[in-house]
Amino acid sequence: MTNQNVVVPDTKSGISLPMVRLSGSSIFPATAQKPPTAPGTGGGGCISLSAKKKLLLENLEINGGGGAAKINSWVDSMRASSPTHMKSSSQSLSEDQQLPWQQHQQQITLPSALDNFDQIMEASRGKQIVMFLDYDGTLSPIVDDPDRAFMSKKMRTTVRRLATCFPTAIVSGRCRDKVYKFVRLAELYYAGSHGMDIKGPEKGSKYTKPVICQPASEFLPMIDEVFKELVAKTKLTPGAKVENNKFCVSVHFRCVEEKKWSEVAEAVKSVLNKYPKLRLSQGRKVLEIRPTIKWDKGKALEFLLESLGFANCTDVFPIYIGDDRTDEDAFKVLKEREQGFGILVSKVAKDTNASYSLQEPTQVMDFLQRLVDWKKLAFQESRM
Ligand SMILES: O=P(O)(O)OC[C@H]1O[C@H](O[C@H]2O[C@H](CO)[C@@H](O)[C@H](O)[C@H]2O)[C@H](O)[C@@H](O)[C@@H]1O
Repeated sequence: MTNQNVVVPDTKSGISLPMVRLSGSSIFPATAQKPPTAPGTGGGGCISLSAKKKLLLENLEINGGGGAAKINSWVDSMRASSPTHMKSSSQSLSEDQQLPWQQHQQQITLPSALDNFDQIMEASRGKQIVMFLDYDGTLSPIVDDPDRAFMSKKMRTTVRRLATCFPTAIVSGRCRDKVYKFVRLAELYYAGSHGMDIKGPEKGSKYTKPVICQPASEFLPMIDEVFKELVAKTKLTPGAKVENNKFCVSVHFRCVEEKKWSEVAEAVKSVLNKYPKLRLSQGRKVLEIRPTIKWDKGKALEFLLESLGFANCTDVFPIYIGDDRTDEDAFKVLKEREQGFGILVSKVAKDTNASYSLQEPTQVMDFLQRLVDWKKLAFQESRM
């Protein structure tokens, strides 16, 4: 499927909600293809989405109410997107002093993808592995300045080797051109703007096909307008940074003093009120404004699998590695397809649809290198 230009409006959902873990629920270590169901949790060890939404709407009032209460709940949600902050602040408070999301958080860790490498490879036996890699926090460490989130030379070499072994795509919230400037590997697929801007490799290889998909192209002028408005609205908030990601806009608050987070929330909320066709999602110390179309990193993954000819195949094994809430859409798709698995990059436990974890980008690099070595060995053995 090439040269697609699909727009699917979603007027119902306004906002992507932060996740809260119920005390007593747990994430069970998943087998590579099909994680076991946790008793009393509606499958996969997590509470059902509708129950989650209800809980969050009660706790956070994101879609209802207004004024100061609403902004406070936004700020709570911004805190919740910062696990290190969460740990230090909630640990020093007694249970009754904690906010609801602090009380409900549970520290449960997924099995390590490195420790379980052989098990993962066993599950992929006889199938075509396809690699999907998030950028920030996965291939490059998180830094204060988004313009300086460089990946190491060693990581680039590893990703280059990986792409000679398996079809490989970068799936990022950043605009495609920018993420390409960081990665600089022409042989990969790139899905920028949270999957809303997909392009196939410029440099051909046995795994690549030309492909292009921009399902939110009609939103370009609106996003430009919103970018300018947000720059103007946040210019007096020290540390706030607005990034134009072409089909979405990121408002960073990593370098904003916490007491000024409400100013950032106010600015974003006022813009969202004006543009009902845009919605909010959240990443790591960043609020992201994007079109209300039914398209996300999960849809991008499905589109790319289809483009590669694996639409209805049972012998494909996609591996998606990411660190962010927006990567959950892709983890969920893999879980639902019962194909391959998601790997969450995180040092702290999170509510997730991933099956394994890696702690940081250096571990991601080790995992990718092991995949390359495994593939080479398998190739040598097949020739003996
Ligand atoms: O999907 P990704 O590739 O992970 O992109 C998500 C966002 O990543 C960037 O922001 C994050 O990384 C920055 C650099 O380390 C950090 O300063 C920021 O706090 C993080 O949120 C990027 O700048 C955003 O535009 C992406 O949406």
